[in-house]
Amino acid sequence: MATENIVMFPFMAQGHIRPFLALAHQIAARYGHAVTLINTPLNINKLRSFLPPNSSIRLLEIPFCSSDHGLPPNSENTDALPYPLMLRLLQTTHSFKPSFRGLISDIVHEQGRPPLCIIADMFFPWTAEVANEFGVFHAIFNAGGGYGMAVFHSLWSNFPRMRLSSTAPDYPIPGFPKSSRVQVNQIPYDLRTAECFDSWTLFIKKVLREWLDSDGLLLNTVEEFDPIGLTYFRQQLNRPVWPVGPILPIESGARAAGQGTGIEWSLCKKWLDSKPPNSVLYIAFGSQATISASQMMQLAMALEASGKDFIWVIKPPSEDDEVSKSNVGKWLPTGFELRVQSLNQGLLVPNWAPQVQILSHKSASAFLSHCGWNSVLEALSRRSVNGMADDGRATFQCKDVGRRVWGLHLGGGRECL
Ligand SMILES: O=c1ccn([C@@H]2O[C@H](COP(=O)(O)OP(=O)(O)O[C@H]3O[C@H](CO)[C@@H](O)[C@H](O)[C@H]3O)[C@@H](O)[C@H]2O)c(=O)[nH]1
Repeated sequence: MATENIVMFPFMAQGHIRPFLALAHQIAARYGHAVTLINTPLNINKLRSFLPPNSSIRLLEIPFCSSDHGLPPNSENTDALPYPLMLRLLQTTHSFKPSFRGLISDIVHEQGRPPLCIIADMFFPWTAEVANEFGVFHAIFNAGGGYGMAVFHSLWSNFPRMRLSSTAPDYPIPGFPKSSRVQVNQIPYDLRTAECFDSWTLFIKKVLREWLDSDGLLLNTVEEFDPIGLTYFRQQLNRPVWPVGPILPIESGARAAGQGTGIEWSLCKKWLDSKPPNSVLYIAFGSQATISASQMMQLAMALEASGKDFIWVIKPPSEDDEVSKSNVGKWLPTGFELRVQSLNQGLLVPNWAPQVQILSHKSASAFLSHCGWNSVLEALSRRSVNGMADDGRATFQCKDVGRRVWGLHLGGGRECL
């Protein structure tokens, strides 16, 4: 039987492309299907330089020129954009529809039949219309976990019916079991500050409504781990919901999406090797989120006062839009970098660290994270590989970085939302 083709289309962000690529590898390796991964030219170029020449994953460019949409030149990935421009990037993706239709049509002509399935990003439910035109099964792959995504879906879908008062400390979560409540300070900043007709609200509500056009939902989670979120989606969407996780980054995952690393792994490893087992705190807030300059200052002071060893991935603070710079000294207490270096207490890594390798090292002890789901899964899987998951110490702190607070508080072994 001829090989079936599966088309995948992630949003242009590391936190989306990386799990899509990992899922593509699993599909190709387990089921022998051919996978075509679509993205914009710069992202495809980066992926091409990473994938081996004999890779079973075919890369296909969808035309895109960021400056045509009022974005800075060459801004094809959220890692090249200040956060306030993310919505504009998201909005421009709707203009992909004719080109996407053209690409699917080319595939049909080339192969003499339609692809078996189109797996699209949570932000691209409009691809379902194209899939429908070609009679192709369509699924959304959300790289998040069930519970967190269900909270996100419920709160945005029920807003503004669910008005937030400034006095109530918490609210029931619509569609969840009665005992599930969300505290006001756990509600994402974008939602807490949203007006009924602001652009974010309109965009997110439209996207979530369009999820109903898809034939199914894939989540990067496992049934036993995530029953509440999975049940929520099965009830709300009334279509198949598959927990396909854990989808973990493929080897050399730190560079899987072509992200340049701020430090060579060999240097990082040498530094970690010099530390006792279970002693180093790793701090990173994923591929998009940043904290404010004042939070950076306070974190730096606390780290210094604690005397604990740490690796900190430093990105420009949220109010600084100079994303290309990695001027770490600018947002930290005077002399901080020099002091922690001379005491060998800390390793400051600009922009991007080899996270999976760091989490796998025996000296890594704790992870201060924004609880992006990839980070949660990577930490969980690496800790259990090392046999250190039961040591009783906090692996995560759920940290409100002003943007996303859904996630799990794994230190206490219970969910924080
Ligand atoms: O210095 C760094 C920083 C990140 N990473 C990797 O980048 C990914 C980051 O993913 P994640 O931890 O999930 O954070 P985000 O990049 O913020 O991911 C987005 O996508 C996730 C999955 O949909 C959501 O859970 C998050 O909330 C959303 O912000 C992980 O694979 C990390 O290993 C590195 O390798 N080095």
